[in-house]
Parts: sequence; structure tokens; C-alpha cells
Amino acid sequence: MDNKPMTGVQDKTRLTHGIDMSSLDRIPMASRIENESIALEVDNLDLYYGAKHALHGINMKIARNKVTAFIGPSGCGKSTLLRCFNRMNDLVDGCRVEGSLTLDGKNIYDRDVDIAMLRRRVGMVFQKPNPFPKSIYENVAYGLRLAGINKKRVIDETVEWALKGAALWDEVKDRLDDSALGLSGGQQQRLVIARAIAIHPDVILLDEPCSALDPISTLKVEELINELKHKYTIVIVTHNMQQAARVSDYTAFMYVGDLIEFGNTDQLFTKPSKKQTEDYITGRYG
Ligand SMILES: Nc1ncnc2c1ncn2[C@@H]1O[C@H](COP(=O)(O)OP(=O)(O)OP(=O)(O)O)[C@@H](O)[C@H]1O
Repeated sequence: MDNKPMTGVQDKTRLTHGIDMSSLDRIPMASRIENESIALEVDNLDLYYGAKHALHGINMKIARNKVTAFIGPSGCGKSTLLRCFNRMNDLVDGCRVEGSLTLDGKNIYDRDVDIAMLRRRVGMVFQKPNPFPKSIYENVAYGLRLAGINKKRVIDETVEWALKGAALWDEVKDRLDDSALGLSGGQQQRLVIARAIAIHPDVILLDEPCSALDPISTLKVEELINELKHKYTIVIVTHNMQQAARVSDYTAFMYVGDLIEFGNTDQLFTKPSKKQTEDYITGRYG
């Protein structure tokens, strides 16, 4: 196989309607999954909601400290697959998973897995910001207290660190005791991200994190994702292909429960190898 790295500007065919491919010019070298450290590995994963077969034999590797985006038409299984990474689907009656999904080599579907611990390692942020009806400070401190950390100095320092990490500190440092519900939607989403990183997860799952946000808040969250990936492995579901192109290193295109194509984002958007992917990213269906 030819392992020569390709630059992001070579062979730019501008296949996609409305996607500013110049954002891809910032990617100096297109990396390959074979050269990455792997955080999560999905192996022959099938998922059933009762009789409905929602995911069909999915195989995929998620690179550590990179952003992986799931794209595809509504109902193709993006959120279902994302929720497998921290076993959120366990909460759905009649949901059954076959195959394996490993985090750092350990199958998270093994019987001996402590699910509370798994969810501390694999944090999740949802489409609609969901701060607790508590102060800004208490929202971030919540997970620490749950983890048994009670020392005020440690909590103070971690709250500040997490709010800085979520690019929110400057906007809230003088109102930490105010209700989180008084923040704007974009600020609430960054607060929820601060709450997620406060407990030092390894992986952050983002399920359409910007779909309820205005363009400026979206930009801030996207900038934040670019910062966070230096420390965390990030998986994001998005309907927005421009967003996938802007923020992710790897992209998975799904269609009706199948993983159709997975690869380097630059390559997938400029030179997809499957016709279905090309049809989707050029707006021919979906
Ligand atoms: N709790 C559930 N019970 C039964 N079926 C479900 C459940 N959740 C999802 N499904 C079905 O599984 C399939 C995949 O849904 P999923 O929400 O994962 O798709 P998606 O690609 O994330 O869609 P969207 O982009 O609209 O959010 C769909 O056919 C959906 O109707």
C-alpha cells in the first residue's frame, strides 16, 4: 500500500456544494488511521431495538486525541452508534448489542464493566444544553462531589480549570453563584462541556452539540473542540457537513444502519471512494 502522506490541498476537487473546502487547506498532512494510536475499537457491532436491527456489523477505529465525526441522513444510526460508546443504550428497554467495543483494549460490554466508571471515562454532551438548575459553580462541581471529592480548594481549582478549558471562565468568573439557567444557549453548552471535562474523561461524545446554537456560539464550540482534542478523544455526531469538514480528522458516513465509508475527513470529502458517500456529500440525497 502507498503510505505516502498526502497534503490537504492536493487534488482538491471541490465536490461538495456549500462546503468551504479552504478550511481543509489548514490540514498540513492527511493522516491515516493505521498510523494512529487507537482509543476505541468497534468490532462487528450489531444493535437491535427489539425486532428492529438498527446497526449492522459496524467495524471502526477511533483515533486517540483526534476528532471523529459521524455523518449521514436522519435515522441512519449515528446517535445509536455514539450512545454505544458509553452504553447509554442500556437505558432503552429491549435494546440488545452484539459484537464488541473496546476502550483501551477492554470490551466495555463485558459483564464485569462498572458502568458508572465507564461513563466517567466517556463523557457525553447532548444536542440541547442541559445544565442542572443550580449555580454555574455547582454545575461544574457536581461530578467531583459525586466522585467523593469534598475539599473546597480542590473543587475551586478544578471548577476554574474546567471553565477555562471550556473557554467560558472569562465570561462567568464574576458570577459563579448565579444560576446556570441564566446563561445563553451557547454559554450553557460550553458549561456542559466544562462539567464533562471536570472529571477528566478520556473520551467526549458530542451528539449534535451545535444544532440548538446560533452561528457565533457554534463557532466558539467548534474552536473549543479544536482545543480539546489535544487532551481528549472526541466523537461528534453532526448533520452539518461543513462542521464535520471543519472540526474532524476522521469521518464516518452511515446509511440505514450501515457504515458505508470511514476515513480521513479531507479524503472523504474530496475523493470519497463510495458512490453513496459522494451522492450524500454532493447533496443528491439525504
Ligand atoms: N429508543 C429507540 N427505540 C426504537 N428505535 C429507535 C430508538 N432510537 C432510535 N431508534 C431507531 O433506530 C434508527 C437509528 O436512529 P438514530 O437516532 O440512531 O439515527 P440518527 O442517524 O442519529 O438520526 P438523526 O440524525 O435523525 O438524529 C432509526 O430508525 C430510529 O427510528
